[in-house]
Amino acid sequence: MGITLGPNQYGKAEVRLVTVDREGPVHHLKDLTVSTSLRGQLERTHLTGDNADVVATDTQKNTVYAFAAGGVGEIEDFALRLAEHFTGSFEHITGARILISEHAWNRIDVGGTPHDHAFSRPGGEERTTAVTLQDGKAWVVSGLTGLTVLKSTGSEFHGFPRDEYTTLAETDDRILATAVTARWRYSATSGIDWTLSFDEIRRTLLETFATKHSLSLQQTLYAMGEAVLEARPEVAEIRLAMPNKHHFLVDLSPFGLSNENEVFHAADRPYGLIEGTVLRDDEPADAAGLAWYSLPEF
Ligand SMILES: O=c1[nH]c(=O)c2[nH]c(=O)[nH]c2[nH]1
Repeated sequence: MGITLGPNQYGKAEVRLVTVDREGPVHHLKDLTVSTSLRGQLERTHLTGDNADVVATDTQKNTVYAFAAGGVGEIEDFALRLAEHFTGSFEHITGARILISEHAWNRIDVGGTPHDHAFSRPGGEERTTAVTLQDGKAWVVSGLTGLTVLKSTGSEFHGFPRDEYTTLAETDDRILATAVTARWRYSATSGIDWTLSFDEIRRTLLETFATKHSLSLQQTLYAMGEAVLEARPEVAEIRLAMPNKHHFLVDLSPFGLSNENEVFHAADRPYGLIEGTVLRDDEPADAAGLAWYSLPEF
């Protein structure tokens, strides 16, 4: 009975690539998930562990980032460039399959004008409410989840303490991205146009994220909550949970390329998780927390 190696391919799956075209004040984003698979004469590694024909998947990932340095263009062209590179550069690699999905971003509208460098991701968002009625008292806590936003400049993070475990570089220009979960407690349960209130709170959250120059996600969180309380008297309290969806600058210097805040690795996890409440100090607090008890996120 003979045993033989059948069809096979290998590569790096789901390379998360974000590029920012910052040539002018109006930034253009590309947000891609790229998977590479190479095919060819790969018997040696499978049968004996001799890797002389194996273009490391790490090299494939680096190639994706390096090729993005000059701009990605259309995903079809980018995929063709990569496929031609792998098959053209390595004798034993005779085929390549490149899969790319492009994730859409829309510009955030600020006062009816599309913002230069603040974006929101369409879809995935939910409007929520949690009504609690107990001992004759009622509370309405409404909110939203999955409001994914990104700004490609206007965000800094520095001045944090450094100890022997600190490696994070200080930055005065980074990508700031998050998926907002917001829950707000209304001060009344009647006489409120719920949809109008929701729409205005959502607009205020988006506009504040876009326009507030950020020194930390915590500062942005507070500014967003404060803006809602300033604009909407019917809201007594707002709680925000905002994951810091890290976008790490890719070091392209090993490939002789510079990276002027243009090519990023969009990390999945771990992520920072910033949570906070913004309150009115003259509003009777929901001291027992009955309105909030066992809500997701808080
Ligand atoms: O806005 C931020 N807040 C943090 O607390 C933090 N921590 C970190 O590593 N990066 C950031 N960014």
